[in-house]
Formats: sequence, C-alpha cells, structure tokens
Amino acid sequence: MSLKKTLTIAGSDTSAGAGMQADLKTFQELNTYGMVALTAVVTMDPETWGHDVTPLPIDLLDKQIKTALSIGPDAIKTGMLGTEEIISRAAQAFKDSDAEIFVVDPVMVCKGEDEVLNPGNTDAMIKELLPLATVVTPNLFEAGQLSGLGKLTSIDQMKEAARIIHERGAQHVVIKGGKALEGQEAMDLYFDGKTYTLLITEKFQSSYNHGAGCTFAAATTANLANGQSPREAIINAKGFVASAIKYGWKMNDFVGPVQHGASNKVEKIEVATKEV
Ligand SMILES: Nc1ncnc2c1ncn2[C@@H]1O[C@H](COP(=O)(O)OP(=O)(O)O)[C@@H](O)[C@H]1O
Ligand SMILES: Cc1ncc(COP(=O)(O)O)c(C=O)c1O
Ligand SMILES: [Mg+2]
Repeated sequence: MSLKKTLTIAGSDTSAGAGMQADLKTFQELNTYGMVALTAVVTMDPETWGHDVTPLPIDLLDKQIKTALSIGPDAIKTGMLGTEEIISRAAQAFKDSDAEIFVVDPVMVCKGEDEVLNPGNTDAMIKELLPLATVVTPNLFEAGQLSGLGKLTSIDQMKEAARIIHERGAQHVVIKGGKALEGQEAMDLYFDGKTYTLLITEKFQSSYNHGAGCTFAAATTANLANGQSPREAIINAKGFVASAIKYGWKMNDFVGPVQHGASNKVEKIEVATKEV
C-alpha cells in the first residue's frame, strides 16, 4: 500500500517537541510519509531555556523545496517560517507543487516567549499565505494579529476574527482557544465560511504542552492527505492533540513536550462539537 506524502516547511526545535520534529512524529503516527524542508534551527540556552532562532541560507531552503517537490507531496504544511522571504518561498512552493492541500500554521511566537518572531511577517502571511490556505490554524494571539482585531478574549471576538481571516482567503479557519481562553474546557472555533462550530475537550494539565500547535496542524494535514473532509480532519486532529497534551511529560525545569503518540498508544479522546 502506498502512503500519502506530507511535506512540512518548518523550523527545527532541537528539544523536539515542536517544529518539524513534532510534524514528522505526527505524520508517522497518522500513516503518511513525512518530508521536511527546514527553514531555521531553534536552540535553547540550557540555563534559561531562552530560544535562539538561526535561519538557514535561502538557497539551501530553495534546494530542499526543489528536492521535496520532485518527490511529489500530496499535502504541504507550514510551521515556523521566520522571515518575509521564507514566507514567499513557502507560498511559491505550494503553487509550484501538485498538492491540493495547504495547511498554514501561522507560527508567530514560541510558547513561553512573548516576543513576536518578526512583526513584518504578519502582513506577508496575510498577503501570501491566507489566499492559498486550505486550513489555517492560528492560536488566540495569532488570530488577533491576522484579523487585525488585537487581543481576543471571547467566543464572539473569535467568530469575528475567523470571519475576517476567511474573507482574507483561507477556506477553513480554526482559532485555537487552548489554554489561553478562560474556562474549564479547551475550546477551538472552526469556521468553514458558513457555520461556526466550537470543538471542545476537557482542559488537561497545561504545563507540558510544548508542540501542541504544531501537532494539531500536522495531524490536520495528515488526515486531509488521507482523504478526510476538512471538518473530519480538524475534529480528529483536535482529539489527537488532546491525548498528546493529557500525556505530556516534564522534560526539565523549563519545558515539557506533548506525547505525540498518545492517541494511538494510550488513550483516544472524544471531541464534542457545538454550533455557535
Ligand atoms: N490544556 C489543554 N488541554 C486540552 N487541550 C489543549 C490544552 N491546551 C491547548 N489545547 C489544544 O491544543 C491545540 C493547540 O493549541 P495551542 O496550545 O493554543 O496552540 P499553540 O501551541 O499554537 O499556541 C488546540 O486544539 C487547543 O485547544
Ligand atoms: C521550530 C519551532 N516551530 C514551532 C514552534 C511553535 O510550537 P507550538 O506547537 O508549541 O506552538 C516552536 C516552539 O518552540 C519551534 O521551536
Ligand atoms: Mg503554535
């Protein structure tokens, strides 16, 4: 049986809970053949866990994309891109490919770090990535930036942000409330251009959640590549990441990654939905 091929254009998280490592682990768990075009390498100071982002030379990214496209990905996902030039390259990679699925995880901040990686990137993401996106998966902060609405704190504000992001070209929008949204449950808002649906699970421990966003977007990508509808792909990805967070673990005094394989190996978590 041949596997669907999923390509991530993303950064390397040396601690391996997030970034392209999370993407590859998730692609593997969900039965696709994962491939990578690396944009940057993130290293951490062992004393403080402060992040240092080193972009790769652009011609090296070009060579990776050329190689990967020659293999023929069925679906492409983006993660940390870091510069406007790399954002353009990611958009062009999708246009140059035969892939029909483009999942954009608009990474602007690393959890625990509140500094935006590069403020000029937001405009480039709006202009170049949103019009191509099959699915876009901003967290609460990123949705505020992509919609121009700023800080979002309620479901009504999330609905307005989702509407604007959809209008800017993304076909399916998921705004991740996650732990940033107050309440007992972990709620994400899904908008397909017609209906607003809340995706709900229990809110689990939230200290060991490094890589949750990457894992969610990668699971959505793999599910779409395997033929699920956008709605199914997104709901199943939410269950997959909820299990990964429930069984997240302490790596050191600073960080704990999700357990990418928990949904398949430990416990599958059901997702409730509610139209709003
Ligand atoms: N404590 C939690 N319990 C259950 N699900 C969570 C928790 N925190 C985040 N999630 C879910 O994990 C996914 C990733 O969200 P989030 O952590 O906000 O993204 P990011 O890592 O990009 O900031 C979303 O589906 C979100 O609802
Ligand atoms: C390379 C890379 N990509 C993406 C992220 C974002 O991770 P998360 O899934 O926690 O939003 C990080 C965070 O450290 C990272 O290092
Ligand atoms: Mg994220």
